[in-house]
Amino acid sequence: MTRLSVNINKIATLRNSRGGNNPDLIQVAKDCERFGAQGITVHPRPDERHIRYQDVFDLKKIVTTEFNIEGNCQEQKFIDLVLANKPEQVTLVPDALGQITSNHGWDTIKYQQYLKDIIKIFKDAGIRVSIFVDPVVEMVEAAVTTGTDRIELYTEGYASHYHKDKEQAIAPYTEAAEAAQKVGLGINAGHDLDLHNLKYFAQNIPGLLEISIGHALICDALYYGLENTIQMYLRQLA
Ligand SMILES: CC(=O)[C@@H](O)[C@H](O)COP(=O)(O)O
Ligand SMILES: NCC(=O)COP(=O)(O)O
Repeated sequence: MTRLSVNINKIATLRNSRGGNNPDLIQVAKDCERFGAQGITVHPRPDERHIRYQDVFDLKKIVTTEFNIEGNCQEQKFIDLVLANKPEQVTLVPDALGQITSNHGWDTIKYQQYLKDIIKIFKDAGIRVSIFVDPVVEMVEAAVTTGTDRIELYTEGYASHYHKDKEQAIAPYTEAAEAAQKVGLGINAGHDLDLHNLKYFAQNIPGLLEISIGHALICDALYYGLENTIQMYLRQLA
């Protein structure tokens, strides 16, 4: 069954907005796992707009499922943070500094040698590596020689077209997943998945190991409550 990793970036956004510790990020992470989350994902960005570097150290002490740290490995501070905390997984995302959110995957052909070198650092430390890629067969195929364990399919393109034409929206993702399976890459996915589009996505992606969801899930929790929301997302994957 596909694992649900809850991204708690937006809990940190709310916490930081008033400068205190409410909501308590650590308690929310513990509760997410108690409510059924099969992983906790965070994306510390250089401006620490939500997840702070110290949060990662604090979360490492309490996460009992799978800890997934996402971020831009072109920042030495990010590399040092990951090596110091040794999460189950690191997901490498090619964000530029000023981006409002992640909006593209790696060019695994252009950055082939760079990715090979950086991935080796994390794998030598015993950390599973996933790299963020667009649903493009050539990018998936070139990912395998970087040494990565998995790819994470960037699903904004699927989510933004789902309501218009779901068959058309899913097609490149199914093709990319089949290509990944052929070359022995594990498949994760994430970005803008929600209660409307998740089930169809999971049904059409062979070998999907993990999805990480944050923004929509936290927004849904404002209406349905966090425990109920996590259960609703898990039911989409059953
Ligand atoms: C890599 C990805 O698509 C998301 O996990 C990203 O981490 C979301 O970041 P924000 O929560 O800062 O939008
Ligand atoms: N890797 C995707 C993730 O962790 C959460 O993305 P989103 O659900 O906040 O868009």
